[in-house]
Amino acid sequence: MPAVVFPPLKNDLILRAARGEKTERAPVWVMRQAGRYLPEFRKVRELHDFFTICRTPELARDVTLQPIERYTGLVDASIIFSDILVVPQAMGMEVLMNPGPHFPEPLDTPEDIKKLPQVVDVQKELQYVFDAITLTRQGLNGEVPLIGFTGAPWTLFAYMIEGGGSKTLQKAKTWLFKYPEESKALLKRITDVCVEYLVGQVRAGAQLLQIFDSWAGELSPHDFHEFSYPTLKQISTQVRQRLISEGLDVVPFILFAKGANHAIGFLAENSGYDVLGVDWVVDPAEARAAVKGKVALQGNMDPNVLYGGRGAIEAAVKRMSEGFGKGGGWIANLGHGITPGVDPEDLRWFFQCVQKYSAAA
Ligand SMILES: Cc1c2[nH]c(c1CCC(=O)O)Cc1[nH]c(c(CCC(=O)O)c1C)Cc1[nH]c(c(CCC(=O)O)c1C)Cc1[nH]c(c(C)c1CCC(=O)O)C2
Repeated sequence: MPAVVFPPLKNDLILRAARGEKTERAPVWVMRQAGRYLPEFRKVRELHDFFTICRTPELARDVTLQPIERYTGLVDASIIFSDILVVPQAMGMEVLMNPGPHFPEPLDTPEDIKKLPQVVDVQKELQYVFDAITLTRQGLNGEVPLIGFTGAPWTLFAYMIEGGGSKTLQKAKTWLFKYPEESKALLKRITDVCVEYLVGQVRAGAQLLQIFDSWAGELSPHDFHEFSYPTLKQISTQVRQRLISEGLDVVPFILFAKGANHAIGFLAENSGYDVLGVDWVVDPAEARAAVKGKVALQGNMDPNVLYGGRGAIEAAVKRMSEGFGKGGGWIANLGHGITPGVDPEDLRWFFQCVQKYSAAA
């Protein structure tokens, strides 16, 4: 299959920062930047169900482009509109969004794994995401790079067992501690699908890849190393090998292991990711010290500061910029996704403040 030719890229700030280079200012984007805080997104959502948007490449493209159009010149990356839960769907599970994620038939015991198909044809099941990526790359016209993503195996495993959000992850942890071998086997199956899925996204046109391990911080350091880290390492190793052997671009890999701040020094040294995303519970200067310049960092303002008004936003961005410093290798972002109640003009102010305070002296 010949590679698709895309319009030339006009803004490569995030690609340079992801490689650890010094940049004229920090590139900036926010997680969930196409989402319910945008009135133009809510309008599309009135007409279409959430997963219908994900599965209709033209709609996914239009929604991905909404924040790029609204914040032209202020935002430095786009992220494909989709969800981490398309992977469990591809593995044969039903997932609804009403309004949070809901699995009518979660995995109760290891016996239930038998209900899932043995082989997953990732190319076929997730073709709609690949098509959305290709269409979005065309639609972006080179304005900013496009990020592809997947959920991390541990986070997806937890959703597949809990059947939705959970405060304690009691069911998923019961699996880990009662059925460790079966848990590792299921984690491995999810990992294999993630590898195929990420390679397919680069083939389709993704220019960076982010792995969301949203529930990494629910595991003790020991259990993170036992159950999550090996899958994250397998992903970075195998995806890189596959990109090289297929002659595809070896794009930067971003790992957002939310809450696993105990591990960032280890991850910087060993994980094979170019960028580590950090949440707001870690101090920027301490994160910098922990990773010893081995990786770039992404983050980390508390998303709730966006409710504090312009003064609070400006002060937090100034502090964050001073903390990460002017050495380069920093991608400004929130420490987690933007939430539905934020005023889009306050997000504009966040972007403007990053541009001002992160500018190299
Ligand atoms: C855990 C997780 C999910 N999805 C995702 C994660 C990892 C990041 C994180 O920890 O937040 C990732 C995700 N979900 C969505 C994106 C799109 C790209 C982006 O703009 O960042 C991305 C990268 C769209 C979405 N995913 C969802 C929405 C809102 C649903 C709607 O439109 O009704 C959007 C825009 C729904 C969703 N999807 C999920 C939840 C828990 C929810 C409900 C809570 C919420 O609304 O924030 C699962």
